[in-house]
Amino acid sequence: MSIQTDDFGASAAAPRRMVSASPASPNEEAIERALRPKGLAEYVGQAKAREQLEIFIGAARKRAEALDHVLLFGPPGLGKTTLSHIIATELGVNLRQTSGPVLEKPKDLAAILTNLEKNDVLFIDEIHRLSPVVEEILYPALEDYQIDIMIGEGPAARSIKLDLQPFTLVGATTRAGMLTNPLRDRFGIVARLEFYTPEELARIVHRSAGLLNAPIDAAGAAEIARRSRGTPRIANRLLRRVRDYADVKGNGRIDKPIADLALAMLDVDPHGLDVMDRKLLEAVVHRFDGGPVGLDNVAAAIGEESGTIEDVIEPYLIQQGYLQRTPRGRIATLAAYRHLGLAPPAGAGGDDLFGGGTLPAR
Ligand SMILES: Nc1ncnc2c1ncn2[C@@H]1O[C@H](COP(=O)(O)OP(=O)(O)OP(=O)(O)O)[C@@H](O)[C@H]1O
Ligand SMILES: [Mg+2]
Repeated sequence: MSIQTDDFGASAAAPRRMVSASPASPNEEAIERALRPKGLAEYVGQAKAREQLEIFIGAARKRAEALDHVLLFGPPGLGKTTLSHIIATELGVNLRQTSGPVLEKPKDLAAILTNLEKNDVLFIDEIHRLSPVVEEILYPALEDYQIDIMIGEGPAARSIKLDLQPFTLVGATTRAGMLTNPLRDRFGIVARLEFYTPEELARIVHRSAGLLNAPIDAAGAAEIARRSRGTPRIANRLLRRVRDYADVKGNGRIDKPIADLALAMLDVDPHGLDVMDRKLLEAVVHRFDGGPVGLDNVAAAIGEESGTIEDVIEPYLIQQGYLQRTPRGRIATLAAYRHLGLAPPAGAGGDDLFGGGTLPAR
């Protein structure tokens, strides 16, 4: 199996938060690669996605066919790239990796597609950022393993059909809502990745600590897990920072007291919320009377891009019940007031709102 990687500049603009879910640096990306589980059995959590994939991968292998196209979506750092590599490994095929913004022209994609071998996996990260002309090329490729390419220019130009080897597209996105319908419809397998439970994250922390040769006890791992915003990337990052702290301030061993001290120093609160999370909740509560408030107003108030708020900050706050997304805007819940140590005003976004439809609203 070989892995080819195209230029991957897109995640570089990520904000530098301790619990930011995006890789902070090329160095961190290298460490992430080292910590990445290699097979489905090692991939912790995501029971639903894993079970589906196990069955479909098994069937494709048995018939020596290409796996159906797979769409992976969910917030950053939950394991989409990891899973795409695992899919190729489990299928026993090559992985070719690229991303939406890197594919500028139809010929960029055509060059990749015509080089795929039978049943290979093509991983397109940030697939919601494909340009429309490139997406056009992809449709017949996905459907009939064919592409139409233009030869020549002007009046002499003509289009020819090229046959491709059967292949599997694995697309990843943090924003499934931004995919065009025709593209979304071409994925036979759609897996939504969920935030991890503290128990699952503790298993990931233990495994990573083992790979990093960092001694850790159960309570230390549990503490890091609890404060990782449900996200393996953050768990691994906090683990490395806590290890540094343990090496310098302690005897190298990571236990709960050391983890507590290190995480407090890093400004990660006991619920795993960081400065940006608290800033957002505080803005909704103090500047907009608890909401409802539109995304753009929140963005302006905290000086953050609305896309980052929607993809990175909000999903966890919503999942944890601090924030509600309603058709009229964002609302701070009772839990948010409690978290900020405030008494909720009468009639504030209460518990009756939980479980209500969370419609995307801008
Ligand atoms: N299920 C898992 N089990 C163990 N470790 C995991 C799991 N999922 C992710 N990780 C770890 O978290 C890190 C980040 O995962 P990954 O890069 O796959 O996230 P992603 O969803 O592709 O993020 P992005 O949206 O930023 O591209 C990986 O390096 C890996 O070590
Ligand atoms: Mg990724």
